[in-house]
Amino acid sequence: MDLNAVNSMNYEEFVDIFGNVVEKCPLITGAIWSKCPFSSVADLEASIYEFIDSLPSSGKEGILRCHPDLAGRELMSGTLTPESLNEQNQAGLTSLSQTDREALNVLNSQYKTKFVFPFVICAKMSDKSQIIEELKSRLQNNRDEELGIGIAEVKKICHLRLQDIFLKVIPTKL
Ligand SMILES: NC(=O)NC1=NC(=O)NC1=O
Repeated sequence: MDLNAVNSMNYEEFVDIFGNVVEKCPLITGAIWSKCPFSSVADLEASIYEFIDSLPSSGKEGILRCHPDLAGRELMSGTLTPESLNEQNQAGLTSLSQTDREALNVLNSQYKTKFVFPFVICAKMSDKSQIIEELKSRLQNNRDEELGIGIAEVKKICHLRLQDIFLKVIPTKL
């Protein structure tokens, strides 16, 4: 994927390709298409971050609420998006022991009860033991802190998903 190709996309093509760089939030992608042409991948990424940062707290909470739990019901029911499945798999969350999965579920429930949005972390930059430790310590934070941290993690996930798209080798027809 190169930038010239991106800058010549209509909004349908753009949303098709980039619609899930923020989990289940294609609205963001549809909105920032209007900023085309992008001078670089970093410029595209900055447009996404600007849009997210411009949202009121309710909008940011909404973004977090679109994220599946780690090792949660979507993983168990096979309904994770391909990107989330890849990320959760890389963090070792698809092969948890029953004990670890239950511990994570209890912590996730405690977190959601306290903050009324899910615990979000960039799973690819973590592993299952770090995630459990992070979840335990972030549970002690207040809501504003966690909203900020959660959105920062969403941006890390977005960054890695953009990298995957731009670095994806399109097999050339031999
Ligand atoms: N609740 C979450 O943090 N979910 C996720 N983090 C990722 O990196 N991928 C997810 O699905």
